[in-house]
Amino acid sequence: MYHLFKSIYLHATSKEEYSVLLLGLDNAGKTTLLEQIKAIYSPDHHPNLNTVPTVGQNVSLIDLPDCYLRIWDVGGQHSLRGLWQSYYGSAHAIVFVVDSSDVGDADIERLGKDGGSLEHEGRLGECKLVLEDVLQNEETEGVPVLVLANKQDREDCVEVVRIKEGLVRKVFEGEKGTNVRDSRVLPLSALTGTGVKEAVEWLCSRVKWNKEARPPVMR
Ligand SMILES: Nc1nc2c(ncn2[C@@H]2O[C@H](COP(=O)(O)OP(=O)(O)OP(=O)(O)O)[C@@H](O)[C@H]2O)c(=O)[nH]1
Ligand SMILES: [Mg+2]
Repeated sequence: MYHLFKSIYLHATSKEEYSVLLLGLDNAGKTTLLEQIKAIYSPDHHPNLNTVPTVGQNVSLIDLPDCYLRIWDVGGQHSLRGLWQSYYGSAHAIVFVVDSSDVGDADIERLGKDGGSLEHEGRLGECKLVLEDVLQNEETEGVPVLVLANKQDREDCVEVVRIKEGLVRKVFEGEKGTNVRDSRVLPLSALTGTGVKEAVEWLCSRVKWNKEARPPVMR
């Protein structure tokens, strides 16, 4: 009887836990985003917005009403990207953060054309290659991907629709983005916090929707 009550109690009090992996080039805003998520969902957390480049990882457990999100923030510097794949197998969702003020006009097809100097294209080419590489890895197959067009507070940023049509759609529909998957592109300012809740809400709904393919951990 004790064991029966104990298992009923544990079932009633435990929640599903999903892992979310934050990826993107260095300086995209991943750590700033994690700080804002912690500030919104853990009211006693004061966000540290004076971030330094991440070497290694930051991890936080976010307690939401109906599930936990364990969020992994890893370094985006070139030399650290080789470590990302060790997180893929346990990720229930991937967030790819793009610096919208550093992708030129965000149109892949114009990369290098119109005399487009590298200066004007920002890091668009690098962003494309890195996103393709993430999508192509077999361990990310079927995992929901949220692309966040960050730094929307900056005057020199590219609108979310340009990032969606000019970069994300072309990568997802290109030959290297073959796997059909749940994806979305949303605007964000990690610095001001605008768009953070919408991003977390999308993640929650999609990890649950995909839970037969990637079951949560009970906690
Ligand atoms: N204006 C503006 N600046 C931002 C925003 N998000 C991040 N930044 C700035 O961009 C810089 C890099 O932010 P981080 O969060 O450290 O970037 P990261 O993606 O974690 O970088 P790595 O750890 O090197 O991979 C910092 O100076 C942030 O203040 C934003 O939404 N708007
Ligand atoms: Mg960081």
